[in-house]
Amino acid sequence: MLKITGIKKSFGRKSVLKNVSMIAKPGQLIHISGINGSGKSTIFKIVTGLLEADSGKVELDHGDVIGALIENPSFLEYESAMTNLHFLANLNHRYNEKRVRNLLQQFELDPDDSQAIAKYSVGMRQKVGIIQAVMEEQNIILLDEPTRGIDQESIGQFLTLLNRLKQENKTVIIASHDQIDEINYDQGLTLQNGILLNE
Ligand SMILES: Nc1ncnc2c1ncn2[C@@H]1O[C@H](COP(=O)(O)OP(=O)(O)OP(=O)(O)O)[C@@H](O)[C@H]1O
Repeated sequence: MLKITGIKKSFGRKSVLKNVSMIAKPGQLIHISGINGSGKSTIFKIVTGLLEADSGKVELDHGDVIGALIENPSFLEYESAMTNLHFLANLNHRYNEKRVRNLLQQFELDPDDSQAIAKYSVGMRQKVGIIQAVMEEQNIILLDEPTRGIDQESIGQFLTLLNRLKQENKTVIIASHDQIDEINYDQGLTLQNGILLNE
């Protein structure tokens, strides 16, 4: 379980997060909406430890593993998708080739495509970014604008993945400024003036 309590974060004199609290339980699919610049990515960066909050607490259960797609995912540009995913999962000694191949195929990407990732389209890169956030059986998954650049057909593939993650009792938090109509969220939150409100 992820529990965020009273997070505050300012950049210089600009107070972005004023008092952010939320609880995300296993199996929950949560949406955080908010206009550009409201601080959605900042919340994810604090949860993953990329940024430090000025005050407040982020608590996880023992054994929780976070997966995240934040902003534009970066890759080893001259390597293939499969090599990139192998490299990333190996950092945690969690590489499972079968799972990675299945995920690529699920998004209609060819695991045996030796093409450098630099040649991938925005949508194809985004899919590889989603895959790296879930391929190590992470149980708390943070996805920042996951459908950016993804076509309608691939959104269907993404929805299938979300359903599977729910069945596996994983927690998924999606931040986006627009609503994806097909997604059935358990909880909708809006980030407004530095505070998370129930929608
Ligand atoms: N490292 C930083 N230094 C200074 N200001 C920052 C930094 N990171 C974020 N900000 C500012 O904090 C505010 C919130 O940014 P953030 O990226 O969290 O918003 P967002 O809700 O994710 O926006 P978007 O929907 O455009 O992705 C913005 O005004 C941004 O300029």
